[in-house]
Amino acid sequence: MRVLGIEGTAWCASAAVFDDAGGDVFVESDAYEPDSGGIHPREAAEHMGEAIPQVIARTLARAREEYGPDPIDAVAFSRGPGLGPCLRIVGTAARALSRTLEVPLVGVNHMVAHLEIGRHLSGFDSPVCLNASGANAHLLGYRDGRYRVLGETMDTGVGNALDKFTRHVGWSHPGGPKIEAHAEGGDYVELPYVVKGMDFSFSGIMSAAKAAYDDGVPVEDVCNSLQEHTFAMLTEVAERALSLTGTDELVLGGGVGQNDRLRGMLGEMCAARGAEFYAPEPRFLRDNAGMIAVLGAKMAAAGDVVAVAESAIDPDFRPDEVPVTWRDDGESVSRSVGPVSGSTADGGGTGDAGDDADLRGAEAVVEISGEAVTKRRLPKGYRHPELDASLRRDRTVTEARLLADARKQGVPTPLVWDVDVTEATIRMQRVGERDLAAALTDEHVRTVGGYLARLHAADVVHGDPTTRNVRIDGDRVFLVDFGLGYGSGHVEDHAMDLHVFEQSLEGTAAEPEALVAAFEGGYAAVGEETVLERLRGIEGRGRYQ
Ligand SMILES: C[C@@H](O)[C@H](NC(=O)OP(=O)(O)OC[C@H]1O[C@@H](n2cnc3c(N)ncnc32)[C@H](O)[C@@H]1O)C(=O)O
Ligand SMILES: [Fe+2]
Repeated sequence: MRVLGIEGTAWCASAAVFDDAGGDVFVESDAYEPDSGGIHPREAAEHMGEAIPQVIARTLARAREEYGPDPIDAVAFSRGPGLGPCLRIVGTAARALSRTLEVPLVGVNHMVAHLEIGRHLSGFDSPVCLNASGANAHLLGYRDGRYRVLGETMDTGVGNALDKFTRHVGWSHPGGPKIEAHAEGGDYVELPYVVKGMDFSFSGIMSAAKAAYDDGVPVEDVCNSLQEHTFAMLTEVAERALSLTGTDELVLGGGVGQNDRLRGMLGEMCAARGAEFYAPEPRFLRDNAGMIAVLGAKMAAAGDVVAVAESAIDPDFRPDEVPVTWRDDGESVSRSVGPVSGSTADGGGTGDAGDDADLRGAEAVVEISGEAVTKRRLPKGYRHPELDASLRRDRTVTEARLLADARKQGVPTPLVWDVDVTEATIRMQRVGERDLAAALTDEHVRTVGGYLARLHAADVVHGDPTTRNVRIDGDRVFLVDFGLGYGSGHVEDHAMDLHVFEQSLEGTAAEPEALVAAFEGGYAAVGEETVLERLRGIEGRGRYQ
């Protein structure tokens, strides 16, 4: 089958033909380049209106040359996400073309296309995908008929964040390549680093970068440090996703994936854990219609076509809304992970009851020996040495402090016996006989609810309250693994703790309803009603449905 794909979500007007028999794909693109500043939606749409008919005409002409007078079996187009005015032009062109050629129409999600092109070219079965593009940044993993968002940016996409800095400096769009060029030879300066579970945020780092530049820090240093921080964040969450899903394949997608430093970090992280890493060549990373044609062909082969009357564009189209018709369920990544952030970032916490053991997670190695547990945060070769040292040091100190703070609030935690800050090591008491996952009762989860409420009342967020990070000893309940914890009095952060716990109940118990009710009852008895209300709001947001 041969599919003509059309892309035009924002800056790139592009058409391509993919022949699934031979595997050939050729692409014609015409980029919008603003004279100054960022993307202006009206100008981008004007460019799209002029360029789309031309790239389609060139592509069709070439297809006729190569394959004869009737070369196309289906037309696929980017339905979203993207800029509404651009998407409408592409949608109209695609509908007209499918009518003229009398072939079916396929509506493609642009983010899923960024992912599938890497899976297609790598030949990997069921990779985790890091999408690092302009307006988005997420980690996706296939499970039970959908791409699940395992983690994502809490504010802007990674490329847009970089572009905001370059706009501030007066450089034109796209900013990413200019940052990469200037980063060379720059020195490291400290900037904010924000990772919560498998979610991350770029807003603080961007404000800090602008302020540093305004204060006279050389622009090379700011560019270098922007790369070191944002890409280390993406690499850390990618590693966590690999660890949690048990997957040993990672693919990269999106325009920022063209950056050598990001690719280098991801490659080094994967090599260190024995995972395979694949990044498509740059022309398939940045926006291009080749990826739309390739996914369009898989969808068309599965009969996943759309009637013209139902082919409306969707500027907010999320990847987890797409029913994945072209894969079978047997390819699912681990079921133990829900569409949540968090969940045992350390890869097993203090582990199951039983024999002495070593557990190696994404971040730390945990050694159990008799009554003692030693947890050591490992150096990460992909990170800048200064960033690496400060993260390991700060997290070790935070974890030891929060364990003690929690106990002061009446929440049982392991006693900390020894903290070695330079070695990023904590020696602590071994608690509990088993994980909560192995002892799920209404009473235990009610207790957890009460404990989280006590923590929140003291402005402590656990950050990763899963059934594996709660230990049980008879009637006694202990919270462990505060490595992702932090201080916050924000309702949203408190509600997120509850959400992570409930998702983990749903991932662990066959019939979680009574447990969820008991947990919320325990929380309500001690904590704030507003947090439970916010929890309902979080559940209503796209990614959790
Ligand atoms: C919705 C859709 O329109 C959007 N696509 C998009 O933003 O174009 P994409 O080609 O995936 O990514 C463009 C981004 O990629 C950045 N970029 C390009 N080359 C780069 C480089 N060498 N280093 C860092 N960033 C780079 C640009 O600065 C820009 O922010 C998306 O996928 O989010
Ligand atoms: Fe994109």
